[in-house]
Amino acid sequence: MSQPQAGQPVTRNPDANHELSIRVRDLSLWYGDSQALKNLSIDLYQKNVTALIGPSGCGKSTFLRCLNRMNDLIPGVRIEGLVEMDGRDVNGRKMDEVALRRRVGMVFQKPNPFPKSIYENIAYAPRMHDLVGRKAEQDELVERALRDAGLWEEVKDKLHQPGTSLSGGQQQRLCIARAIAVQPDVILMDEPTSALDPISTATIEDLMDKLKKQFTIITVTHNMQQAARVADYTAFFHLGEIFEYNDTKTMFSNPATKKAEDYITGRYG
Ligand SMILES: Nc1ncnc2c1ncn2[C@@H]1O[C@H](COP(=O)(O)OP(=O)(O)OP(=O)(O)O)[C@@H](O)[C@H]1O
Repeated sequence: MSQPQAGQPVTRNPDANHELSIRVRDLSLWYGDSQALKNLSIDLYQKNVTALIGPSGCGKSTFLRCLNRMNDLIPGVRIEGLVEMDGRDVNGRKMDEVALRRRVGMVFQKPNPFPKSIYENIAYAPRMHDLVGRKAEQDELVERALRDAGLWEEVKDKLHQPGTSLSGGQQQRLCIARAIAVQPDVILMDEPTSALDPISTATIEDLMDKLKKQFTIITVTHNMQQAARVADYTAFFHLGEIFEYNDTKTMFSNPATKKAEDYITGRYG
């Protein structure tokens, strides 16, 4: 590929040997008259971590919410384009919202456990989706989700205490356990560690590395070291466009655009 001019976007998909998870084509989104996403096209790969990076207000969270149709809840939003999972257009409302949100879980910036016990935080959604029946099955699932989220040893003796009684980092792992309990294909994470201390952040980063063996993870982060540590692929957003997309190693060692380079090295102004 020839080197682009300064400022020119490079939006091709990176060469990848991975199965496709989500295919996005010509996705645009308007909040009223203001266009927040401009013709985005991207392939997101299964069982990898993809980081979405870029300056504040460039559309990362808006894009993330397009992947589980959370933008539908916002009044005045108009969306065009294709968001396809397993050959089905998610954005075209061909997939039931409840079914979609089971397959695409979300973890937010601020841990948000339900005002319920630790146990119920995990067991509630699988029960609603009829994934578990008997109490023994629920117990097993709660333990498995908490183990997978690296929280079991810390909470096994207090499962009936409120989720909100845990520390911030533990609450975030509880939210991850809740997300994985319904066995989604994809987990969306919107700045999952930005409210956490460095030790809790490192724990969640290790967890992401383990969880990608089972799930596709797409995470928004402002932390470039984190993107470099945890992500297999990185997409650089700029003014509502995906400006550059590549495997993380290449993106960080040899970015194709000056804008991505400036952003990654902290010179973006
Ligand atoms: N609910 C909303 N209503 C109207 N405009 C919105 C809404 N949410 C986001 N926007 C606008 O859409 C644009 C993209 O915002 P978005 O939050 O997706 O960016 P971001 O890259 O995630 O930013 P940050 O890194 O600061 O979280 C911004 O101009 C923002 O003001």
